[in-house]
Amino acid sequence: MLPPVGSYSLPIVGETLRLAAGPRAWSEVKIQEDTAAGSHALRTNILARSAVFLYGREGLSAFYDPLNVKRAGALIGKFRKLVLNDQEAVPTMDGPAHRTRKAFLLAAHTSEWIDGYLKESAEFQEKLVDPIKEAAAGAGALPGHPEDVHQDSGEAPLPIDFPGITYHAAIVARDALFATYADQLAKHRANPDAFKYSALSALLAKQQEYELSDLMILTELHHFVSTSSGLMAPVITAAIMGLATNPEALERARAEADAHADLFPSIRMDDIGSQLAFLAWTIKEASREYATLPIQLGLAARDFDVDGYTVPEGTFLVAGLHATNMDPAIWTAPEKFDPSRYERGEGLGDFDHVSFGGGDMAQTHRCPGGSAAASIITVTLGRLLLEFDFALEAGQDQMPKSPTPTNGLPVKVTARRA
Ligand code: HEM
Repeated sequence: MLPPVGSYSLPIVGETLRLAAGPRAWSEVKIQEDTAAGSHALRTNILARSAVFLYGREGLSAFYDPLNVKRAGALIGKFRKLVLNDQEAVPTMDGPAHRTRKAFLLAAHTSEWIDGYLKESAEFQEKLVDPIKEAAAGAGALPGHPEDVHQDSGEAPLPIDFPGITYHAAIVARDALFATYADQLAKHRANPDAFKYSALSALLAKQQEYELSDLMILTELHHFVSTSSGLMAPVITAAIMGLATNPEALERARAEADAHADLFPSIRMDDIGSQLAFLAWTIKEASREYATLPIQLGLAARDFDVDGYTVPEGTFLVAGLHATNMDPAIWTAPEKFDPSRYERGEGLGDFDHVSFGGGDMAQTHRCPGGSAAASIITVTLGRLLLEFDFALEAGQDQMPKSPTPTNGLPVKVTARRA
């Protein structure tokens, strides 16, 4: 339940921020520290300022109006440096520059490319089955997330690139990744046919038309790589946790995967909608309940009204994606993991299920990788269900709030066949 007055607890990568909310959904908030342990880049940055917290259908439709809200200047320094290589990239752009770059991304991610990518993912998944079987036989549970960097109490709260701290290690890793991308770029140019469906080939296919430099292409690729590892993996683990808490849904998801087992090696995006609807709803539900990107930040580009209240130009804004995903005004029993809610037609509005952002994809910052991501994750989940059984660990009565708990998923994994 989101209290109209009081505080709203926001789960962020395993910890909790408390938003002390005022009498209205839009009301001015200060974000307060809820846990003593560790420093957190986001918390540090938000703590310094007061913000207007916008959530729910009204709040988010105001936030996603590009005339109301701009992104330039609102993002935290670490995100800019690590995920965007300190370059101009689509999440930080506004106005016509944003629309052109967005059009480039949407043009690059064709359904033909997604189908090709799915096929290559299927081959990759095939190779993963045996190592997971071995891990499951040995440990009985999926390996956990590596030590959460945010809980590293030695980390400097500000983005200072100083040897020995986590942030420095991340910068070194980013640079190593860019060196790999540059190498890949040369290989793609030398032999394009060998990389027909890679993410880089999708971007390169549209490079000339949109007149983008190699650095811009590699920056967008880097964002893709970061979102793939940082956002897609937790949605899969969240789906596993959700299914482990709802045996009926688990049974239905498994039956669907079994019934269409022959599709998996060369599945196409269209097959997912027509044949794997329940698995797709499971993924949608996992990304609703365990929002991997629970908030977005912005700055009011002009004075605008929400619910009769004027948000003044320049106000720092926090959009509550997770709060909207859990808003009882939109969802029945929002705390329940229930994939069949979509079968009943729940949450179909543009600002209802906002794990990928809201509004018109071409005009707003709504995620252009949503269909690709959801398709890849749906197929991965189906493939896992064909091979493995998932059950809550004995004695586990409450699921963790984070889909990447530091001590691993409290889920027992067993192979369905040798
Ligand atoms: C489960 C996986 C993913 C989730 C939950 C996710 C979620 C999001 C969210 C919430 C936004 C921001 C919306 C906003 O700024 O208000 C976003 C933006 C974006 N995402 Fe994703 N995303 C995922 C996967 C991907 C993938 C695989 C790609 C690459 C193909 C991608 C590319 C982008 C880009 C380029 C933007 C910026 C769009 C813009 O600013 O206009 N995302 N994503």
